[in-house]
Amino acid sequence: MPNQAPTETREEAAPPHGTVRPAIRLSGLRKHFGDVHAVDGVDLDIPPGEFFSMLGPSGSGKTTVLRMIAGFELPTAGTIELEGRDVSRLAPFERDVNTVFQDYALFPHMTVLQNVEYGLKVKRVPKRQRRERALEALKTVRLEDYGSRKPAQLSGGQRQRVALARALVNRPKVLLLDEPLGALDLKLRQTMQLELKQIQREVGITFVFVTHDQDEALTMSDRIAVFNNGKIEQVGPPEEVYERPASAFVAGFVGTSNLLGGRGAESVIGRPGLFSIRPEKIRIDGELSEPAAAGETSATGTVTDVVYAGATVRYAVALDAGGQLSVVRQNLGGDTAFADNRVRLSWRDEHSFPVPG
Ligand SMILES: Nc1ncnc2c1ncn2[C@@H]1O[C@H](COP(=O)(O)OP(=O)(O)OP(=O)(O)O)[C@@H](O)[C@H]1O
Repeated sequence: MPNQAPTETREEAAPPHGTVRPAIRLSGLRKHFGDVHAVDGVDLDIPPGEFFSMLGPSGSGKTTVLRMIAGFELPTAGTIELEGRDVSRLAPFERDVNTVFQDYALFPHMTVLQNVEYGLKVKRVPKRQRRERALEALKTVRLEDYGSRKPAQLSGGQRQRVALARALVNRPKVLLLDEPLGALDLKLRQTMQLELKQIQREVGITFVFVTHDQDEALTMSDRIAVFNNGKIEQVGPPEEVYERPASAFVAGFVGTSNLLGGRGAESVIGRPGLFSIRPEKIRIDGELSEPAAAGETSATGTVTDVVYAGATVRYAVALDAGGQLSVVRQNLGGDTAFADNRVRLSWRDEHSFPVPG
């Protein structure tokens, strides 16, 4: 078998958004398992070099989409294109993608270096070349001094980085990551989030990252697709998805949001409908403080619960007009209580915006 020429991925990085052939194009993608419509009509373009996250609750279909891109599942309908080539029916090894799973699946009897080299060995890349590439991949994940260790002698985060090196060594066009940080504790997870993002920038490979953790998606991604019931509810950069959720589901799933409807909305906002307001956008003062200034909305109410969380304090407030709002205030010191629990809440008009139910 001829040696595979190394695929250069950096050359094609970053032509302006929208003018390039997408790295991945999903069109009318569906996957049904009997009666379960796991993926129910997904259309998506992911440009090259993007860090793209698929975010959603358990069972929303994101892993199934990833597995179809990888070739582990065949679509019931629709197509998958990688750089303009229809790969929908191709076997996994015929696609220029690699997958990193949550369970790292390293070979325990091999050293770190051998683990990273393994894929190249299978492809019959000559020894010197594969050693060079494996060392380079280990350097990328900052493990160049760990090549002679066995997986059991590494921490969880280090094992995860070996798994990443093992995928990067193949220089795929697209790297698929299925909850790769899921097994790590919170601190390590947060460190790895930043590292992974930095590595992605360095190598310029398109990353498609599956997670159910909204903080993780917000921290790492260039764009996020929010999944619900096999469909995408919204696609956009983190700021857009957070600041302008397209539906009540997105507002509730990405961050915490208040939804104000019914009598409360009509009376406070002056319009019927369902409105989303982020808890950190609301100011809380004593009831007798100045009413809202121009361009602000304001409502009075009674504090029903106070949760002290160290850096922040969270208040639950029952509005006099009906409805309940959660408010998060930075803990700047001082008293967290209000006289008779009576308060005035204020926020800028644009921070309460209508969402479809
Ligand atoms: N092989 C299968 N056979 C039958 N049903 C399946 C199969 N794989 C997935 N499903 C179902 O398809 C739906 C979507 O599953 P999927 O794993 O894609 O969701 P997910 O969003 O990735 O969830 P999680 O975060 O829990 O992994 C679920 O209802 C699941 O039970």
